[in-house]
Amino acid sequence: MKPPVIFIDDEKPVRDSLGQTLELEDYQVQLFASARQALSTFDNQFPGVIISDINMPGMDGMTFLKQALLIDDELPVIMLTGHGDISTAVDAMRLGAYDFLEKPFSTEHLLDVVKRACDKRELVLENRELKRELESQSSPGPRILGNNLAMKQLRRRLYQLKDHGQSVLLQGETGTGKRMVAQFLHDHSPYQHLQMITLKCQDLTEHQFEEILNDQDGKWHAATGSTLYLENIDQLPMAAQQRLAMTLQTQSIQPHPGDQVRLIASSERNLESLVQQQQFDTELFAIVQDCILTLPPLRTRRDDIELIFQNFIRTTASRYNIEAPMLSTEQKEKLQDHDWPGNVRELRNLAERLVLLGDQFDKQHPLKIDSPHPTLAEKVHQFEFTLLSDALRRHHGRLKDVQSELGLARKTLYDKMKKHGLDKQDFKDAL
Ligand SMILES: Nc1ncnc2c1ncn2[C@@H]1O[C@H](COP(=O)(O)OP(=O)(O)OP(=O)(O)O)[C@@H](O)[C@H]1O
Repeated sequence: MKPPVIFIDDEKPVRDSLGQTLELEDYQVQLFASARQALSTFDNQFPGVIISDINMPGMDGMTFLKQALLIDDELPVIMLTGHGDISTAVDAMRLGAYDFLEKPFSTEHLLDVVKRACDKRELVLENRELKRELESQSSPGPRILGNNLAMKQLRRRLYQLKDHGQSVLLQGETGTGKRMVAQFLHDHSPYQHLQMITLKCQDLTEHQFEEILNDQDGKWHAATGSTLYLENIDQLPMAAQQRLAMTLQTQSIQPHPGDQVRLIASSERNLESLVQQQQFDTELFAIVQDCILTLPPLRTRRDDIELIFQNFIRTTASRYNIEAPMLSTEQKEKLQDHDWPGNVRELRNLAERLVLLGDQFDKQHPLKIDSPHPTLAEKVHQFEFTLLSDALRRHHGRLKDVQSELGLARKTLYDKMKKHGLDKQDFKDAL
């Protein structure tokens, strides 16, 4: 299927015949009798071409051209001019029309102009995409990795949103990058020089939430003029949800464009369904539902797994000044076969372990996967493991040095190494 073509002409026979010609060539044709009607059907992402007659009742072609170019000044608009009406054609070109067709025109000429216009549009959109990608790669803060179409669309959407004060709801499973996206929006906002304030709703009782709202020196007030990230908003107790909705409606902290606070909320569960099950406050949902972004689980974008994994390997290796290990075919297959319930967080943890353990990784942890919701104890275990293996590697397995660096008694170090299945011999030749 070729790109869409919008054709505007008030005369039905002309519309039908030109529509047919283009359809026969496989274009997706949308026909309009009035320019005003057509105006509301495209935006600056429109991937096709617009053809408009000049003389029409209501909004004429020239006015339409001006309005269309306000939506996107690189839209290819082809104008149909009357026979010999060169001055109008010149005016249209001056205003920014892509080309003009003088009636009557041959089918061949029409198709040639439309094809060139489509090619140009494709190039324009491709260049914009590349520019956005480049900007996102060189911008501050963590990079949002992934070449999967859903991730590209997400980055595009974030670029559209970054300068607005509009509230955003991020929905997605654990570890899909909700917090990272919130930080990205903050780092690219007009309030990037301030700190993003986070309220972890899962940790708050109704009473604690009330205290935060009332504390003049607390987080709630510090968020004025910055971004307020409400993590796991679905886990806020119902009474606190209602209190939050009321406060947002009445206080100076308002999640609307132009106001001072940018409200970003996250939820692992679908808030709309929770509202239907009466497990989430309707008023609060109405406030945060301005813009909902869904972060896809990793298992639905398997083409990104290896790319993101290799990236984590490179960054971890350079952080610890270790040579990045090469992945075996078997390891790559295992990465693809796993379902990644902990999503990108799980992938990152695994990459870090692979870099720190080197060759031992497969023997000790044959792509053993973390639990999707690590408990505090599991996180501490992981952290301890990372510290120990890093120290062992740097000291080439010399326990005395590791002991003194980590301030551990000999027996404690032995016990901990045993618990983590670490052997000093494996670190002797470490780089
Ligand atoms: N697309 C991505 N590119 C690079 N890093 C990512 C991506 N998605 C997630 N991460 C990384 O994965 C880890 C988990 O991400 P994050 O904390 O943002 O997830 P989350 O959805 O907020 O998780 P939770 O709901 O459990 O709090 C972070 O280290 C983050 O930087």
